[in-house]
Amino acid sequence: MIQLANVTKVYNKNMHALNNISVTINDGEFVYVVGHSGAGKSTFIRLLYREEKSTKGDVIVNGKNVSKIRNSKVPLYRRTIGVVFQDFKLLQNRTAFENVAFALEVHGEKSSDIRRKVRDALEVVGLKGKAKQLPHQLSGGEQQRVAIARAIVNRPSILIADEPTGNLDPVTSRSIMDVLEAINQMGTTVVMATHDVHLVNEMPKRTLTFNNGTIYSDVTEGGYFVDESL
Ligand SMILES: Nc1ncnc2c1ncn2[C@@H]1O[C@H](COP(=O)(O)OP(=O)(O)OP(=O)(O)O)[C@@H](O)[C@H]1O
Repeated sequence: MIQLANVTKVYNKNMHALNNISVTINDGEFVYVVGHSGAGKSTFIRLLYREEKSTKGDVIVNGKNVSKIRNSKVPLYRRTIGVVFQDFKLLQNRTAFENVAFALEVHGEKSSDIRRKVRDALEVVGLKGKAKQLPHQLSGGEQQRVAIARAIVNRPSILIADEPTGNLDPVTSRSIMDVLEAINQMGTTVVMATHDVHLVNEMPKRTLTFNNGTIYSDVTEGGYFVDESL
């Protein structure tokens, strides 16, 4: 479960990126985070995986007060949540398999366990036959699938995605949504920041609309309505 209680994030002393927001996301939910550029979406996401710390208020993820995790313990915390970015962030000189295996190798897992876990993750994202390809030999959508496989290989309870379809065409974006939906169906909580009105309306889910550092609306049935007054 994710719980934010009266969370404020101030950058550089006076830039209030988030202003006293409170929200709970339950296990197994799929939640979109939408809003205009600068509304605070990425800041919200960065607080969840402890890229940033809140200035005020508590960010509780799976019972842990994330702001209070010591820097040395952050890598251990991040193993419990997967993160996917717009620009994939793959290692260019490593194959799809090696990109997914990398985190497990760093943690010193047994190579037979690594092989099994990586194969399983690549299968979930539909890339079983592409394990030996380098990133430049893969399409953008396939590269994002590798990044998703890397994010889920440790079987995290939460998958966080910041604009995962931002660099992809509409058809490819839709196929990435199908992968995220399948991962959510397996029980993983998915939190996805996006600008894509069409995707959100095509696949309606709970939608948090951020505006000016606050949560302007929280619609359980989903739907992204562009409010001209914002
Ligand atoms: N590292 C930072 N230092 C200073 N200000 C920042 C920093 N990161 C974000 N901000 C500011 O905080 C506000 C919220 O930014 P944030 O990136 O969370 O918005 P966003 O909704 O994700 O926008 P976008 O859709 O353009 O990515 C913006 O005004 C931004 O300029």
